[in-house]
Amino acid sequence: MPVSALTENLKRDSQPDVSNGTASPSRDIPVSSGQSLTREVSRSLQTRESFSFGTSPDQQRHRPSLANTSHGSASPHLTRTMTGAPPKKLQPFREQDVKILLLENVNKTGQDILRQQGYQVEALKSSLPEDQLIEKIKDVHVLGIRSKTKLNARVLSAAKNLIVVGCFCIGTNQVDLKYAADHGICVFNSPFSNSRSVAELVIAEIISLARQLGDRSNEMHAGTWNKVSSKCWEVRGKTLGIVGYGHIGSQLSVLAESFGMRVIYYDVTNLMALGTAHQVSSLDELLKTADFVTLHVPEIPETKNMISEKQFENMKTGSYLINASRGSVVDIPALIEASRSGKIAGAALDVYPSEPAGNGDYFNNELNSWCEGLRGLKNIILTPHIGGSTEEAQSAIGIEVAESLVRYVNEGVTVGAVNMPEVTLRSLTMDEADHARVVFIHQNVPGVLGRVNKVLSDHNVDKQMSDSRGDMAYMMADISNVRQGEIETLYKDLESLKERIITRILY
Ligand SMILES: NC(=O)C1=CN([C@@H]2O[C@H](COP(=O)(O)OP(=O)(O)OC[C@H]3O[C@@H](n4cnc5c(N)ncnc54)[C@H](O)[C@@H]3O)[C@@H](O)[C@H]2O)C=CC1
Ligand SMILES: O=C(O)CCC(=O)C(=O)O
Repeated sequence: MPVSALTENLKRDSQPDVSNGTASPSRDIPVSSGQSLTREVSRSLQTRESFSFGTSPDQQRHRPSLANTSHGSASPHLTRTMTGAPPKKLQPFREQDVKILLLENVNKTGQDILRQQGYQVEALKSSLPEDQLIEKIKDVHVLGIRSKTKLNARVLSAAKNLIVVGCFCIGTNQVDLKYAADHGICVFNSPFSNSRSVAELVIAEIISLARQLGDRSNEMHAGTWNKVSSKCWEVRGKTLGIVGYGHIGSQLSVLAESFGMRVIYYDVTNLMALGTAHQVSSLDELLKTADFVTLHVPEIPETKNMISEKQFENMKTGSYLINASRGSVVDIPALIEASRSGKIAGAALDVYPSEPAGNGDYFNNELNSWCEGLRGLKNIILTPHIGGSTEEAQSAIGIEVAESLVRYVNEGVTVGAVNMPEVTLRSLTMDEADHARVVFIHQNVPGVLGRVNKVLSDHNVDKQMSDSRGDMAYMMADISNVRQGEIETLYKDLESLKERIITRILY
């Protein structure tokens, strides 16, 4: 199998020949595997004790016990590896030592997968205020969150044992991804499991706004019969302007056309139009043309207050705005003004600059200074960030993210990570006794891999893969002829390298 990925620093380094453990500067390509690890392979029927050290660049981490353990998480999906031997289950700690904290009501599907591994799982229904969060995550190895939990540098720096974060959602703007990567904390998300749910919600909102359904329903709840047709419209033939034509925007495009809408979209990337939609070249062009404007961009500096006073001016009089992306994308005081002046005929908001950590009577001016102004507007649909909140989406997200976490914790595989290079190796198998998997997360500077391979040079490096992203790099190697007593020495030698961020040894 050809080498599948090599890092730039790998090329820069003078590499020892890692295939037989002897230094050979003339051979600069270590053996690597291009095999991709399937989910089935990662769920092994076999169990085996493993040894690893949680690490922190600046603090002593948990030191696992070497005692033999076994666990009962047998999977029905026994798969064979290339050699025909069953894959070996690698675990970084005794299962009962892996501490997982799940916040924000992560779906049971995800909780079950993690519990079946034998990990200690604590699941809370809501997010936590920053100080409580800092206290709570001091010793957790794995953290699961959704969109409300803010993992800034202050919070992450308190989590000395943390090796991985699972965002059980699409957006990862709530996490300081760079800080996490620089400190060896891998972050996963679920890139599209709730996209359809958001798109369907937006379709419902387009029709609801066009027919003023929210207001009529509120009036009926208050006992008022108000049968009107003035300024109520069919959506057929109207123009939908989609800002951000990614997973959600493109799903929406297909759904909207099936209602007879004309679809235009604006995206910073040149993207293939679905159906008869067409891409316009500027946001202003979209705003001037669309009857409904809907936002599906990520929260990044470029999208902050993307729709503000000037953009409302450019919108058609009597048009509608929908925001189910992130609260920071719309300047809400400008929206209130555009609604009061009649410039827009209605809006639907699912997301807000500040959102409460849990359910309750929080949508008031204490949360955001303009909440009560917003609540008093006509034809404004306000929902509590429920775009992705369907049984289907949450169940799929639970499975997808929990599986990524298990693969990372047990096997070091970063495929799907949002802040680290994607590194994988084919599984070790049960017929490979005395093997260990070394994961070395390190600063991306020249010479590191040479020093790492010197440490590994008493062993055969059966396969190795390394890749870098920004200031950090991720190296994974399977080495053989490792006696149990040697693992701690290997670990300490790797830990002593000054460029090291995190060392993990799995066996
Ligand atoms: N309300 C809710 O419950 C949910 C909200 N979301 C939010 O929706 C956002 C979009 O989700 P996806 O469609 O899955 O993301 P995506 O990454 O698939 O698509 C985003 C699109 O926006 C484009 N884009 C980026 N910057 C832009 C700019 N300045 N102007 C125009 N286009 C720009 C990108 O090129 C990309 O095509 C997420 O980032 C998340 O914040 C996602 C899921 C649920
Ligand atoms: O429902 C959630 O947890 C957040 C949904 C969301 O905004 C996302 O997936 O980015």
